Amino acid sequence: MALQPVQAIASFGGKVEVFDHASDACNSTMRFAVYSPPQAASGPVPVLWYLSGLTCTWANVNEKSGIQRYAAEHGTMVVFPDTSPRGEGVADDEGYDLGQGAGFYVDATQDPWAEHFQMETYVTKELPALIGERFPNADMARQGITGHSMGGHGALTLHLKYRDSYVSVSAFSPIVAPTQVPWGQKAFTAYLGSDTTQWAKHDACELVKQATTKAHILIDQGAADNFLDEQLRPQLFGDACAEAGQEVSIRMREGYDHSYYFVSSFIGEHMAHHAKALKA
Ligand SMILES: N[C@@H](CCC(=O)N[C@@H](CSC=O)C(=O)NCC(=O)O)C(=O)O
Repeated sequence: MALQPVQAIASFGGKVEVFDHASDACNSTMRFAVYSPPQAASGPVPVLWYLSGLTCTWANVNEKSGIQRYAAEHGTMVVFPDTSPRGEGVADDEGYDLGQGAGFYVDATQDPWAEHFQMETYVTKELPALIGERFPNADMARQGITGHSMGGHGALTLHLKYRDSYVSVSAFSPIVAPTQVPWGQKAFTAYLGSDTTQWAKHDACELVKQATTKAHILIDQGAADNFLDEQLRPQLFGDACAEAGQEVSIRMREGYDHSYYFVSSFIGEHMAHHAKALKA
């Protein structure tokens, strides 16, 4: 299906392009953005997926994090999917943590969500195929994945489930144990139903115990994050990695909160982490 250009914005010698398209997976129109670094004009470049958090679109990280500067420096293309399907006719909830803007990167099996909320298939299959077609210099053999909060959960779980697709992984303040915290329990009950054996397939702590990854997992977490104790609980992932023998760095950052002031402070280090792993 053809991509409809929405916007193109010059940035650090490259450009951010925003597209709409009819998604087969989500059975709706989806919007995403791609940052092409200047190097993409003359040859293949690696591709980093940035998965955003609750309430976000492609725009939050593009406008607030300064990611383009580092993507241009390292010659990394970055893809920014939306966090859910949207629009009239797409199910929603009055809470900010379920429905539109809160897809949790899973394929819903329950009504009324299953008709459109197929974010795992969208992000791991449909959108990569479109990127490979539309951007000939996107080197799809060199992909990494990162994200913030709900998007950090997406990055960790999709890497652990599709480790052949994503060579490198990192996360900012991720939800590491959605089966054990209110955000995840609410979303998984709605999208996946009450059978918690289905939930475990989308929980980074459970997945890493089933199989480790060769990638070095990098996590940054603000120590002054108001969601830290109730929703994020990074030590659960530290413990799961220790039990599994998985290499991980969980860096607690004193004084930092959950916002994009935090993400923008460390985005350069995450871009360097991915560039090192993804270099040709
Ligand atoms: N509105 C909510 C909080 C929503 C929020 O903090 N969203 C974060 C991601 S949280 C986990 O996925 C975010 O990235 N917001 C966008 C931004 O630009 O900051 C509340 O009232 O608590």
